[in-house]
Amino acid sequence: MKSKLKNTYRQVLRWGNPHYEEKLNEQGKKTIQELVGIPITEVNLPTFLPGEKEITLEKPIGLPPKYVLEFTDIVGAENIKTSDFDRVKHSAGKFYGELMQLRQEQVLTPPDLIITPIDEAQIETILQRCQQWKIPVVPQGLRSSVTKGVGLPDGGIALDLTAHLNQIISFDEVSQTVTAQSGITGPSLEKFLNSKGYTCGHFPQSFEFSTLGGWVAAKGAGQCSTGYGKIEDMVLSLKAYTPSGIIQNETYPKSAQGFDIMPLFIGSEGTLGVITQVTMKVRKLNVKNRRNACIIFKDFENAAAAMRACIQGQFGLPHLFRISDHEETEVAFRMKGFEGSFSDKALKALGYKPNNRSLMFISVEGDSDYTSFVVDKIKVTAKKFGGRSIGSKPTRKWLDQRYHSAYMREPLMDLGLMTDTIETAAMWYDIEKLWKNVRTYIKARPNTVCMCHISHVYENGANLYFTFITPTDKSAPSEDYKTFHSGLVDTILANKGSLSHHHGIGRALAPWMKDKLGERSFELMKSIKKDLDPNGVMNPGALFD
Ligand SMILES: Cc1cc2nc3c(=O)[nH]c(=O)nc-3n(C[C@H](O)[C@H](O)[C@H](O)COP(=O)(O)OP(=O)(O)OC[C@H]3O[C@@H](n4cnc5c(N)ncnc54)[C@H](O)[C@@H]3O)c2cc1C
Repeated sequence: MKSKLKNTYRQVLRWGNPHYEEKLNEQGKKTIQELVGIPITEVNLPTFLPGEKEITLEKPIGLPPKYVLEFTDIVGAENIKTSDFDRVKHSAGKFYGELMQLRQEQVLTPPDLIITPIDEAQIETILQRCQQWKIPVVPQGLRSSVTKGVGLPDGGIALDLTAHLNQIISFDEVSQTVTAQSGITGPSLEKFLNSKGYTCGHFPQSFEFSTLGGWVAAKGAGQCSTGYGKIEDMVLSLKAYTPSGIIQNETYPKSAQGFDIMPLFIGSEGTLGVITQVTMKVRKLNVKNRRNACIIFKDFENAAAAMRACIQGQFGLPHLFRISDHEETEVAFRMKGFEGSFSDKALKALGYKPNNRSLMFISVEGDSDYTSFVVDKIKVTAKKFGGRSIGSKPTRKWLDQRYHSAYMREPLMDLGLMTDTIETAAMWYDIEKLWKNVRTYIKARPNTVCMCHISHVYENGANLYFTFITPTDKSAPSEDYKTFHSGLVDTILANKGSLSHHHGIGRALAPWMKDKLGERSFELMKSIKKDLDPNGVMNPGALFD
């Protein structure tokens, strides 16, 4: 659905590349219709409006004019935005509840000002003023947060770090590190590193539209995290401005200088200060050595057991290592029109039955001897669990389209379908039960698709990532989501899952933090915040309810 108007809610809510759109083709519509079990016409609008209206805000800027003038003096008028469109654009991330609100063309709490500081000195002054005048301030990357991490419930300042603070600062090829400003986007960082023969190794699905600062602040994980590590495994040092002063650590591979302060900022979600620079490890880019494989299993339980055997096998790590459960495999097969093909018939004949079979995707990077060795070992291990290699093409295709499925949310929401994801970490011991019980909870909704994959894998456990598509209660879509989401989080916690593995907490999961972490730990976290941000102006409401 293309908007003819400029500056619409649709432009704010839509994901990613403004020139790229995923549409549900006939095959896709047929599949969704079969999967949700009711004709698409029945779940159709007007559940969600498309958000095609031009944005006009009822709510005027709440900050007193003298403050606006002060901020203008600090950064210059060219670095302050106040248009209705910009205020709505910076009011939300990509949390499902925010998308629904944007579709309803309601933005109740926009920021007052959007400031794009040009350097660290300006950030320092802005934070001092915010502290002094008790004005909420939210550091923002590209606002891809899916946990309501970037909104401003009480107005205030959206501090956009992407406009100017987006440069490479230094590259140390001897030590294999890069230092960059936090507002740099994934593609800019990776382009620079590729030109030197290196890669950052961090590829979240939002890679093209998220920033280094956002990755660190939300404690993210990329699609190749099994080999390259999660963001906290990559960061060696950082610099952050807090209302109480600057925190910066020196760069060492490891050190023993008392307990570390730097990790406090990884996962701080803008609540402690503004991360301005990050030094991270980089790895050699060895595209030609990359080896891909795809293996099919008779069921998800065997795929998970094989995955665990591989990761605990001590023979090396794949970079991409991912298994899809039976429903995710089925949806992928149907969407791609694989069902009924010659290969499909052959697989069925071999006992890899629809609605049971489960796919594993593998990609290994590094020295060519290493990549061949690891892939071969995975294949041998998988065989013990009934896994059958089906070539490298499905994985190559998966890698080619690795950022595309994010665009499917809009056409599905256009059909009135609640479409969201939730993810958690668990120990291997608990994973199967967690998967089954969360599925049971989700599938208790009639006509619901529930897909799951494991894609961040460790010796001791893994991340479970659920995607669900379900018709929503048209009479009360917000309430319906809220109740369902809350029960979903409770189910995960009751089955020994973490609150999050890589999306972070934001405001969406903050209400569970105290119980989950325990009162003493939670109070300690709050006292650290109180020290760095005495007046509680940094991203209020995120992390701490
Ligand atoms: C389609 C889609 C796919 C996604 N896939 C993944 C995935 O595969 N892996 C993953 O980890 N996440 C994923 N995410 C979530 C999101 O992209 C990540 O959390 C990402 O790291 C956020 O980066 P950002 O630049 O957009 O940050 P924002 O969304 O702008 O901010 C996120 C949080 O970090 C804070 N913050 C941002 N920059 C700074 C800074 N410089 N200093 C201090 N605080 C700061 C903000 O205040 C906020 O609390 C996905 C999101 C979407 C919409």
